[in-house]
Formats: sequence, structure tokens, C-alpha cells
Amino acid sequence: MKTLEVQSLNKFFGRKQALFDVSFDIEPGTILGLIGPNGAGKSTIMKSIVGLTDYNSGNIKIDGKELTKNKRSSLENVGSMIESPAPYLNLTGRQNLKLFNDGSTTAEEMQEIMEETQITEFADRKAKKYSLGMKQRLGIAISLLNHPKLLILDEPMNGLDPQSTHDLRDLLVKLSKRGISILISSHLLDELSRIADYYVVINHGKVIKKSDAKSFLSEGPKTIKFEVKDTDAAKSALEAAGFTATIYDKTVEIEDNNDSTAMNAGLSALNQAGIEIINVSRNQTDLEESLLKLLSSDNNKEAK
Ligand SMILES: Nc1ncnc2c1ncn2[C@@H]1O[C@H](COP(=O)(O)OP(=O)(O)OP(=O)(O)O)[C@@H](O)[C@H]1O
Repeated sequence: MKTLEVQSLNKFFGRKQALFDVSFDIEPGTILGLIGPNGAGKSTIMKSIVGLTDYNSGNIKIDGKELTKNKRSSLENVGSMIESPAPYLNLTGRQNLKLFNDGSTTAEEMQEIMEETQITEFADRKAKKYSLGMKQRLGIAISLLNHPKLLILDEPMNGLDPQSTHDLRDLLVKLSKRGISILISSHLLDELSRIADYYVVINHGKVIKKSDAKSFLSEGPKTIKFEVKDTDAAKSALEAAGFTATIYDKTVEIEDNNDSTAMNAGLSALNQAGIEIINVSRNQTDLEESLLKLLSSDNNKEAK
């Protein structure tokens, strides 16, 4: 059974439609990255799933149960941290956890959650004294209470330093291996691409792409990077050979194709022009580039 099914979700704010027939689902134990530009509708989708906002039409099922029909029992399976963590500031981390425990998390499990999210050390300090990163970790700890099958995390890496980001990434992968499904949004695409199994891309309230992580990246543009001493001369030589070449730092990039012809033609153009080549690499594009390309083609389609 799917942990989450979102079917044809439509949502209006007044007369403005924020979501258009949004549909996607999540299999148990997988991490789905919800990506898209600011204002695309990611938070609205997440808030709809956890019952923080109503939607106008569509259907949400959590672990097979329809949200509108069984709100309480559906949400028992969900842990979430949306927009910003919201602990009670006058309580300590530990008191917050006790407060959000519905009674099903044992003291031992609570201790384990505190250790996994690395909040033990400041668990007895009031949350108002916490840095953003500490609040973020407490928010994640709260979301892990009560044995969720689904975690909904909106920008959970915000405010975390690189080490904590790394630790959170490891924790999320560990949780997914335990069978927990995770819906996560993040503008830190590089971080997201290290953990996501699937992506759903939202633009202007519509799903414009659903893909597993591997094929999403392999469909993106590929490049060949020539690291050279004289980038301007290399650019001219490649352009004379018919390539579109772009300079980045000490490298000149051209678009790759699926065989070796672009690589060979590029190399021979540079050799013929007597340009010293320091290094050559073929690159798969990263998530950010793939996303930008996808959004730009979707925006062009809309403009037409
Ligand atoms: N309470 C609200 N009242 C009116 N419009 C809203 C409200 N909340 C969101 N919107 C609008 O709905 C659209 C989707 O917003 P949403 O916050 O879901 O986007 P997002 O993808 O989460 O963006 P961000 O990454 O900036 O958080 C935007 O156009 C936003 O202005």
C-alpha cells in the first residue's frame, strides 16, 4: 500500500488558484523531494496533507485512509515540520517532546529520538534560548514522536550548519531504510539530491514532472569541461568548430552528446589551435541545472 496518495488536489485562495490537479504518491520507505520555485505551491501541498489548510477538491489518502473521512486516524501516522519548527518557547526541549507525545512513545524511544536528532545536550534548556539550527533539530525530533509512517518536512535544512545538515541527511536515509516515507522540500538542491529517491516538480501550482532521481538527472543536459590555460582562446577555437562554448572560471564547457563525437571534435579543435589542456571531464548535470532547464521550458510553454 502507498504511504501517501495525493489525487487531483485543487486549492484556491479567494479567486486565485494555488494548486491545479496535483497528484503524486509515495511508496513506503522512500524519500520524495518536492521541488520548485518560491510560490510554486509546495507549502500549500504539505499543509493540505497535514490538515493545516483545506483544499477545494481532490483526495488525500495516508496509509490508505482518506484524510477528510478519518482526519484523526490518518494524521496519527504523520510527523511533520512545516515552514518553521513550532516548539513552545517557554518549555525545554524535553518538555516539548513530552507534550507532543501522544503516549505511544516510550521513555526509551524518546531518548533514542533525542540522540538521533542530537538534542540531548541542550534538552533541558528552554527552547527560547535555542539557535535556529537547534530549534530545527527539536522540530524534527517532535516530528519523529508517535511512530510516524510518513514525515513531511518543509525546508528542514534551513538554519543548519554543514555538519548538522550532513547528520540530518544521514538520519533521513536511516529512517527511510526503516520503512518511513519522507516528503521533503528544500531549496538546497545539492543536499536534496544526495537523499531523494523521487522528485515531484511543481511550477505555478501544477506538477510539471514526476521522476525517479536517477532518470531525472540523466535526462538533464550533459557537458564536457575543458580545463585550459587560456579560456578565451579555447572558447574561440571551440566556437570556430561549431560548438556553443561557455567559460566558467578556468574551464570552457560545451554540450555533450551520447557518443564520443563531441568530446573528440572538441579535443581536436583545441589541439589544432595549440591550446594547452590541463584536464577534461564529462559531467552529468546537477539537480539545480536540470530543474532550471525544466522550469524554463515550462515557463516558455506557458508564455506561448
Ligand atoms: N494564506 C494565503 N493566502 C493567499 N495566498 C496564499 C496563501 N498562502 C499561499 N498563497 C499563495 O499560494 C501560492 C503558493 O504558495 P506556497 O507558499 O505554497 O508556495 P511554496 O512553493 O511553498 O513557496 P516557498 O518556497 O516560497 O515557500 C503563492 O502564490 C502564494 O502567494
